[in-house]
Amino acid sequence: MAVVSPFRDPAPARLAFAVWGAGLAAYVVAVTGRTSLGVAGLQAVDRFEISAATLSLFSVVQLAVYAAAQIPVGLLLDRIGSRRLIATGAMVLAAGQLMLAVVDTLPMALAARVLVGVGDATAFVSVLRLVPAWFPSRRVPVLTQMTGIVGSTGQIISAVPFMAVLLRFGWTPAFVSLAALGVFMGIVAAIVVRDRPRLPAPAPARESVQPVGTGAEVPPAAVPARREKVSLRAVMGEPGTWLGFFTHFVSLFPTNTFVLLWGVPFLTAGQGRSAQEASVFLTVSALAGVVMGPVAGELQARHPLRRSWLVLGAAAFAIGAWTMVLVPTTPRPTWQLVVLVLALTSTATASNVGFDFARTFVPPARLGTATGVVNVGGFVASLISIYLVGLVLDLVRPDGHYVLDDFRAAFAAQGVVWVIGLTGLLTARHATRRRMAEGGVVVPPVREVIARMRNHHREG
Ligand SMILES: N[C@@H](Cc1c[nH]cn1)C(=O)NCC(=O)O
Repeated sequence: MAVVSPFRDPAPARLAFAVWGAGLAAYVVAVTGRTSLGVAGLQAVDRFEISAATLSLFSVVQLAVYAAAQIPVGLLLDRIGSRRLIATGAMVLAAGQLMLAVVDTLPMALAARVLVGVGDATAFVSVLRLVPAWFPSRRVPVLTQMTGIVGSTGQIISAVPFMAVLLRFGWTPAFVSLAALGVFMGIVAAIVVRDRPRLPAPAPARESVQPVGTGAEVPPAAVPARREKVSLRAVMGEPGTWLGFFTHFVSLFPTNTFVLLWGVPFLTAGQGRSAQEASVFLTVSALAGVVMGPVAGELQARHPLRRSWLVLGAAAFAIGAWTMVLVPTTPRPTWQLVVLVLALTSTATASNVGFDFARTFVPPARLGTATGVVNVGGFVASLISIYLVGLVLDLVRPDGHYVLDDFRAAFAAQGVVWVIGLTGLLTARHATRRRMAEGGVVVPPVREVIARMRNHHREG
């Protein structure tokens, strides 16, 4: 039997990056589609003769469709693999954009947006599935972080070139271009993406998972060659799935609530900043992600038994930053708002740790489904949080002319989501550690680790 060194990467790196890159490009186009209506808001209000409040219905429908599609998409991913799902999803997304390009009634536009949401829902989880299949596990945390960060650049495509086409040529050509981009990326994905390397790799035992603890290089062998029907019950019965779910839940909503809907109104109407200044704050946040993502990925790879610290640390940072900004009754200085957006970037970064939990606690045959379940967490929490902030704003200022005090009350409502998320996270962490202990992996208490480090320092 051929022996494959655990320190050798059997998949040619160039091919691995080409496969990941093609999938990633499709995800970037999905994020462009997701954010395109946000930048075309004013034109949408004119075209469909709707109010700004009805416009926000598009965001809610889209988030809800995305979240609802995650589990079916995850099950499908385990059945048909990343290549077919990315290609099909890109075509569905393109069909939605084409429909949006030509319709002029609200119900048809919402139906088009449902298609965009379904297509979008396939991209991220499918690309994430390629990472452990093509790369050694030591590299997976950083590449998972990079997938999220590079995908976010789709927002820049909708804010700059898409916006330029919209302003120069109008609604239909702008959305037809997005549809064409979707078709193109679907074809590229079908040609370039492969679900797993063809090179020989030791077949993993059916129940084996990517290793936790050593950080050692292992050959990419995480996609079983034979696909079986995956039981959702088996995925849900794994405490590691819930650890991932609540990690994503508690970490993604602070960023989404701010970036997708309420951040710009808060910075302009609440903090008295101009729209240009608000977009600078959002750009600072996007750029900070480029630094935080790889650093977090490296820490995850080096200290796999301490990944929940990253999540709890980011949550503490965000809660602290919001407290600093919301307790005073006056607009905050620039440095405090910068600290706030950096804290929100740190939670978006921490949300990807949820996928790493799924990878290391759920067997490869069920990883697509588990990734879908984890992804539901962040989007359900985002829906709850976006709704709660809007609800409080409506209660305290029904006329819609919001001032700082209204935002102080509204953003404080996020506390409810934090309590639910942190309780779920700590409960799931406890259950996961118990399961690990049954398998012989004991996570030493922090006290013990500090004492050991002190002794080591003294002896050294
Ligand atoms: N965790 C995010 C991706 C992200 C954003 N910033 C850093 N990473 C996520 O789960 N995204 C899902 C999606 O479909 O975009």
